[in-house]
Amino acid sequence: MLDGRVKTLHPNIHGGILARRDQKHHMEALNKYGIGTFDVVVVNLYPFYDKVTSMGGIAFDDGIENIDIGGPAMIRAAAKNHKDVLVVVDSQDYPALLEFLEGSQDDQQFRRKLAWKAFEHVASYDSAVSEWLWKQTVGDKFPPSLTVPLSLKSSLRYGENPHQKAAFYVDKSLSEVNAGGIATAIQHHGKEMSYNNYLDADAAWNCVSEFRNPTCVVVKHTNPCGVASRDDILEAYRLAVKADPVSAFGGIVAFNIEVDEALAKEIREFRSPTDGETRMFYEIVVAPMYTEKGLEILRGKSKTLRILEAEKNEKGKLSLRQVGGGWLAQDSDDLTPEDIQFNVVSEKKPQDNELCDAEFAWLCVKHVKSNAIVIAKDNRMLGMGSGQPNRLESLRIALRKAGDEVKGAALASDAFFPFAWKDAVEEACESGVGVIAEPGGSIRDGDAVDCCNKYGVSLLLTNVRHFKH
Ligand SMILES: NC(=O)c1ncn([C@@H]2O[C@H](COP(=O)(O)O)[C@@H](O)[C@H]2O)c1NC=O
Repeated sequence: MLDGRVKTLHPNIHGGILARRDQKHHMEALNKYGIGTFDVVVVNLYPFYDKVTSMGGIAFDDGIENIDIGGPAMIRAAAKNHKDVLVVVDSQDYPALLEFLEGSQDDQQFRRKLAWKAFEHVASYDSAVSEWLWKQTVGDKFPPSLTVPLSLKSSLRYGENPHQKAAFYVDKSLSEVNAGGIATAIQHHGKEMSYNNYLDADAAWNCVSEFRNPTCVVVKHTNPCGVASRDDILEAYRLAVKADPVSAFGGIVAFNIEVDEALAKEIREFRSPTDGETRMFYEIVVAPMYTEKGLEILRGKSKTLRILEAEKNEKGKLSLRQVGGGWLAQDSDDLTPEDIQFNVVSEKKPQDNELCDAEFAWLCVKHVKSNAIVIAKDNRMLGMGSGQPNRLESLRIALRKAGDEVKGAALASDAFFPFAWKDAVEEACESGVGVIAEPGGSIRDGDAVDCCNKYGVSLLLTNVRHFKH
């Protein structure tokens, strides 16, 4: 009845599923109303998920009609009464079901596992419905409660360290459909991805995806330690490795353009700039695509090299992160240089090329763990300092890595400089940087301006901080 809205929602069905066979009065009630029993319930739910994520979307009323009600009700009833009723929601379980039915032994563990899967399936289904409805109504990013459906992609050999067990789950939320990212990357070759590999590949892919020109990013322990953009991607690759060859060894190399034969050969053959002999070793290469030949050559580099093909991350996503007893949610940091004003507050105005360098350094520093300093020139990173508990230390590390090349380069800081004189700003100026880009906002911003004026350095304030913890 009701155009098919009520088909199975009937005591003849639910009585036959829910009746406890070992309870005399249950069986008497079935007899009284002429209801038979069901031993097996197999349900394919309306494909709500596929419908609402289909190309072109779906009208609200169609979405509503695609919410299965009777199916989940039967699944829940059968799962509750799994002691007497087998419940199957996944066609992959049909062979096991048939084997069980053909056997002579009952197995409560098998029944319980099916019941677990049934409730998990319905919970996942309902989370898609609720996510969809929230978007159709209130729609903001932070609903009063949130259920995130996760699906096991693979168990991992170990976690951050070998004594920690680990697994990787893919987010099945509607918002993740066609949203790109490392979780859905195709692995063409290599050893299985480790826990740390996922973190590093994610960092590398997020960073390289930000650049418009052909770019190579080298990441080690989630920090970009080499970045370069060039029309010639081979040169970009060499320069990115050269920024910090010691760190690049065993790192992740990411490109924002196709890896072809020439690039693959370069990756395979390139010798460490530190000794000119040792072939560079990488854990992962990640790119948006590969030519057949490029893939073949990279496969030949080593058996273990993981080769990932990833799709660009969608912007505007919710970022979730775990702390003890809870999850922090925030917008992903999607700002681009176009969204930022680089306001000149010094007497010296930057040249066009210095402004480009500052934008490049700013884009890099956004992806470096705080406290973060990046020194860059001519579309390449010269040095970076990351993760130090004070900005001065990060600056000193970045300066040391940049060496003599610092002269006339751009320096970007992820947050304001709390002190200028005899501190980070003055040390940066003394080193010979040409331009400094930082958010500003310190009570001593005036000191930073005076200091830059004294040394003839351009100071750009962006008003936007890019902490990365
Ligand atoms: N002993 C070490 O310092 C060390 N051992 C492994 N790594 C790095 O750790 C990452 C891989 O981690 P895993 O072994 O958990 O898959 C790679 O980036 C690898 O280069 C290390 N870190 C290098 O900087």
